[in-house]
Amino acid sequence: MASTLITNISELWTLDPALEDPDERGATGAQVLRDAAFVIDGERIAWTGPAAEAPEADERVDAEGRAVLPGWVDSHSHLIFDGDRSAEFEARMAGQAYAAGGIQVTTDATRSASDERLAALVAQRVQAAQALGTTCMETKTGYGLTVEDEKRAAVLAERLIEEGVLDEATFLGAHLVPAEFADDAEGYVDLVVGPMLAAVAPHVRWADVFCEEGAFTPAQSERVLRAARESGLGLRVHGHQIGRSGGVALAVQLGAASVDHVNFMSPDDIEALAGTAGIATAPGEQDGLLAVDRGPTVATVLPACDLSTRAPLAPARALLDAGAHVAIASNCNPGTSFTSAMPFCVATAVLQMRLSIAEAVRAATRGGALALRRSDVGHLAVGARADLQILEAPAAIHLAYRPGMPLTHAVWRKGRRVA
Ligand SMILES: N=CN[C@@H](CCC(=O)O)C(=O)O
Ligand SMILES: [Zn+2]
Repeated sequence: MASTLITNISELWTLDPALEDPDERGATGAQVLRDAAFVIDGERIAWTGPAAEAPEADERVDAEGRAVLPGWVDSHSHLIFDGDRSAEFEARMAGQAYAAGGIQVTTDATRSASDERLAALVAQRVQAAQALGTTCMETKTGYGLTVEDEKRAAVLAERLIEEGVLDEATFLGAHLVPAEFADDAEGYVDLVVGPMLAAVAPHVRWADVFCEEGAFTPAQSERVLRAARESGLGLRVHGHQIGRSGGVALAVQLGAASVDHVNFMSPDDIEALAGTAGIATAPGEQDGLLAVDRGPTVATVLPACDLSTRAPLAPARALLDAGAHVAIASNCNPGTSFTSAMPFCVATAVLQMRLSIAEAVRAATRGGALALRRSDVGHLAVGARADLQILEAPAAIHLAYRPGMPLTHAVWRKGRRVA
């Protein structure tokens, strides 16, 4: 693969981990270079520095004074589904509250879809996300809810990771107690921790649970998470979306990489997450992938979901002020957040959650990488995966200053231009 020099950059957000202030949850000045350039060699960043000192390369791209950021790391999505829930959304806008039960509607439609159709739908959804600057994406099973259907979704996600479309896969068999187990939630948990986990675990790196009223109790969630950990999977939790479900305490107690939603939070919940911030990550078996079972529990906020469900916005400002690690993700799914637009999430985090642009960009890049326990993405230091976006703007603040405008000029993933 040829090397490429990208030059004439007004702001280059390297977010270099080596230049990070451990007490800082936004980018520091040293992590944003002015009048900069960088070189991509193969799949990696090979050089960054002042444009005046740029080395030669096989090809040259003139950014014409635009800003360059790492590609977004979207650490929470549910892309493997079929069916439509727009009527449910419309009813919600007319005053109906969100409830977990809608998951069954998508589950019925997803079970009936062919393998080819599901694969095509997921590929289209990833492409739509990439067009808006997302270059690393996690997705979950959870609309199958039988051994066979959950395995089918996991195998599909694994294949798309091997083909270089997706990056991370999560088992979410504990998304909802499906209709056929309506009177036997414990029986369904037995299935999840037994044959379902055994069938799915070889194909995924993570397990998640929807710990919430109408889904799984803290005790059931704990069973699922402990069994998943026994199988070698890293842990994630959906928690405190509808109420103070206990998911935060569980995630912290079990060392989950992330607890997501976090809308209904007490000061103790916030402190508990902040208390994990100093836990060091550890190298994993593969370059760029850290050990799944070591590190802080990241609070992942989902601004688009909060708007789409008219939930109180997650307290991202208070979490950062307390010292917790925060990630921003899309939660793209048909029920609560049918968008993968990370620029929209970043703009909302600035405009509504009161983050600075540096905090929001960091949360949507390095924050997502930490939530996925990865060191290769979410920054543009030398050696990082060449995942980046050129904005149609001279500065990142335009993402919030001009919300909803088409500000993605070009996107590279693994050193290859994808948009
Ligand atoms: N909360 C649980 N799961 C999804 C929504 C699933 C659905 O309603 O289909 C979420 O993250 O919001
Ligand atoms: Zn979700």
